[in-house]
Amino acid sequence: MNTTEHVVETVGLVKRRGDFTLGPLDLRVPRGFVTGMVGANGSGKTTTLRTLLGLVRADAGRIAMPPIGEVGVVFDQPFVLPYWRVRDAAAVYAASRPGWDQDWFDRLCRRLRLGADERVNKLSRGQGNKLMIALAMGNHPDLLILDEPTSGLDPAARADLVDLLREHMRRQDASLLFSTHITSDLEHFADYLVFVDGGQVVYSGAVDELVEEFAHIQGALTDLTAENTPLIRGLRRGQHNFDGIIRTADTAGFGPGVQIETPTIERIVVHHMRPRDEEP
Ligand SMILES: Nc1ncnc2c1ncn2[C@@H]1O[C@H](COP(=O)(O)OP(=O)(O)OP(=O)(O)O)[C@@H](O)[C@H]1O
Repeated sequence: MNTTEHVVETVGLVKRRGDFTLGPLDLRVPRGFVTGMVGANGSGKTTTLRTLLGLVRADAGRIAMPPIGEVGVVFDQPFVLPYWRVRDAAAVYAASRPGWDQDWFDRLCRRLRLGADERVNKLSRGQGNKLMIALAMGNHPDLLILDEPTSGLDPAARADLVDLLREHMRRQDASLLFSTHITSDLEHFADYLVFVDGGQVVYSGAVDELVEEFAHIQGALTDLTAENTPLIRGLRRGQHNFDGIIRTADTAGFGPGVQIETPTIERIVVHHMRPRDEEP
């Protein structure tokens, strides 16, 4: 059993891609937990994951990760050939991944209703995603890294996938790092969240703490003052009302007329990413 607290740790990680610069990133992914990475399109999620895995070379910084054989990876392009059957894909993975557990993989396939003889190019997108994740899980890797595993899946397929990932997490010390645009995937599933914006980590911490740290605020425009308006992130003004996100610690800056509630992760992320409304 590995006793280090973090399964992935970077110090001063930098990757430049054209005009875009990722980092410097000091990223820590807790061992034994589910960490979700969110951020707007182009914020640097895929670049982070690819750089961690050495698929693109970092320009600066240090990365501590499990050995590559202990990392299961799924990106949006499948690493299988279209004419393979499910069993051929499994044979190729089995040959290249130490610790391959064929019984476990067969069990996963049964749960996912994937037949060993099915051709990979005949699978639907959802089934294809599930196959890739089952393959990535087939040797019980210490760490699974998944880039947008649920994108393009219907709610039932997403729920199946989340079940599958929970199964993986039952193993002691198993860790999961995944990126997503579907913030509802984070609620009740992710333990930690990394929020990336413009190539920087703007928040990293426990989901529960994030929800406690911020509050959703709604009120009448007349509740806004020159002092309290700058405290609101992602302020949206309607004709009479406003809403946005504030730090819980800033609640006292608002009068009794406003409504303050525990936010969903979705709300925090959406408001955080939304540019401030112009003054009317
Ligand atoms: N091969 C490349 N060459 C040059 N620039 C690139 C390359 N790949 C990505 N970029 C740039 O790096 C930035 C970050 O892209 P990245 O794919 O990491 O974002 P992302 O957060 O994963 O976005 P999305 O949510 O849309 O998948 C973007 O501005 C993109 O244009």
